[in-house]
Amino acid sequence: MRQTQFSQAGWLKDYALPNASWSQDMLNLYNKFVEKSKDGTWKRIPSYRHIIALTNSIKLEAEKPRQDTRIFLRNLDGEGLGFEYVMFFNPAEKRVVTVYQPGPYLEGYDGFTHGGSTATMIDTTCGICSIFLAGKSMTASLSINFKIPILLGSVVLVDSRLDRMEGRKAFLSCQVLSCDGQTLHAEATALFIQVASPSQR
Ligand SMILES: CCCCCCCCCCCCCCCC(=O)SCCNC(=O)CCNC(=O)[C@H](O)C(C)(C)COP(=O)(O)OP(=O)(O)OC[C@H]1O[C@@H](n2cnc3c(N)ncnc32)[C@H](O)[C@@H]1OP(=O)(O)O
Repeated sequence: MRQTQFSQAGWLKDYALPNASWSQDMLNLYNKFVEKSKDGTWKRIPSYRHIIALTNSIKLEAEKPRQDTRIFLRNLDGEGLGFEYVMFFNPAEKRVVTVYQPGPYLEGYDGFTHGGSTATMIDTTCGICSIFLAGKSMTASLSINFKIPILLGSVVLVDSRLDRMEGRKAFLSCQVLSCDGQTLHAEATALFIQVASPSQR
């Protein structure tokens, strides 16, 4: 498949960039981490509809995604309806943070974000942290304490860090904080296990 077709199929659209649905809080927090990235300590992680291992050139055949699947967090058409997010990676601090604005299609109780969508964002933020620092790994356990509900449309920072490795076991912790850092919405611990490849389970 030629790169242009690959691109035309929408597979190369980077969704981790500002769009019209982002609130001012979302833009402010995004710009804060873009600023922090200027000296290289943080790096924005691009986000596509499929898992595309981008090297210097795009490995079309090996990484050609199946057209009938999408990564869960990029499964909705329409900006701002579901998971609006962007991740930043800090290798030195062994941290991945996600700036996250839950959309109206993630509702639990009236006007509040469904806890399962918060769990998804915690799982994926810790997952990316584990993948980037410990290689291919899968969630073995995830424990979450939900402290304060998250209003739909509000902006939170999902802040994960790799605390320690024990053999193949990666132990991570994660906090979900309001964009001003004053409110702790949830906190979690996760265990990820290195795997050869999820498909070879
Ligand atoms: C540039 C690059 C871009 C890349 C761009 C990628 C984008 C990608 C987007 C997606 C980002 C991913 C984020 C989603 C991550 C998921 O959601 S993964 C899906 C959910 N998880 C699963 O389906 C996993 C299902 N479970 C399993 O497959 C297997 O149980 C596991 C986890 C692989 C472990 O099995 P195993 O390999 O046989 O290992 P096992 O011997 O059982 O256990 C190893 C050790 O861990 C311990 N252990 C295992 N399970 C547990 C447990 N639950 N509790 C405590 N200890 C445990 C064992 O006791 C053992 O300890 P030791 O005896 O060594 O001390």
